[in-house]
Amino acid sequence: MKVQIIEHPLVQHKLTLLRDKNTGTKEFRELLDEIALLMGYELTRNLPLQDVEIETPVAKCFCKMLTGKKIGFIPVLRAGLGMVNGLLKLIPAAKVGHIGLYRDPDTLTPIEYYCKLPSDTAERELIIVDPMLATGESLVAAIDLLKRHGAKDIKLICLVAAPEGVLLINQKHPDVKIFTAAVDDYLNDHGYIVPGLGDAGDRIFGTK
Ligand SMILES: O=P(O)(O)OC[C@H]1O[C@H](OP(=O)(O)OP(=O)(O)O)[C@H](O)[C@@H]1O
Ligand SMILES: O=c1cc[nH]c(=O)[nH]1
Ligand SMILES: [Mg+2]
Repeated sequence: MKVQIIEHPLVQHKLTLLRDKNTGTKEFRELLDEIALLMGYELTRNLPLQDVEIETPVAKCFCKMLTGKKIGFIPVLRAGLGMVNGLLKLIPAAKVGHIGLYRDPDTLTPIEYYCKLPSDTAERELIIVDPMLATGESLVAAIDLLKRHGAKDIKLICLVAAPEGVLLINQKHPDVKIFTAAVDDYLNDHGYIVPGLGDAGDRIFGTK
């Protein structure tokens, strides 16, 4: 399985609080926002830097600055929205595209209902944002869609993944690197991750 698990203690601690069924909507949202920022720190570890000359109050010197590589965050609605603000705190100038998908509860097939992407998908590093990678069908559909729009550089950030989902992404899109805070045990008969955290969208928004 090709996947990077973000083991940072703060991430793991907050994930445990998110998993707890007694964590209510307000706290769930706040924690998800914080964890997204912390995970974004790892996600952006390899952003390219350039040397620029500046002048401090003491002397001229060459220092490091980001090259300004174009980034786009692509939350998968609804649940992906819960991680976007945390990531934007790190890269405030990133563009944000949206892909609307929901899983049919009986067939678990992803149904697309919305798509709005940056016009220059081919030139951007695109980061698909969705806390849950279960069967993997929704995120395969999201990657297929981005590639149909010309995307060449895609990463995936989620919070909890099932082994089945990681394998499917690795199989169908081996070029897409997955960052997650955990790979859980298995999927139950309803396609929920076990132990997981339940339905992320429902827990973020307090609706079913
Ligand atoms: O890997 P999969 O089996 O495809 O499942 C994962 C998808 O399920 C959830 O969305 P959901 O369909 O619940 O929509 P929502 O975010 O609107 O609740 C989740 O946010 C993923 O998008
Ligand atoms: O466990 C799961 C699986 C899919 N979507 C969720 O929100 N949770
Ligand atoms: Mg849901």
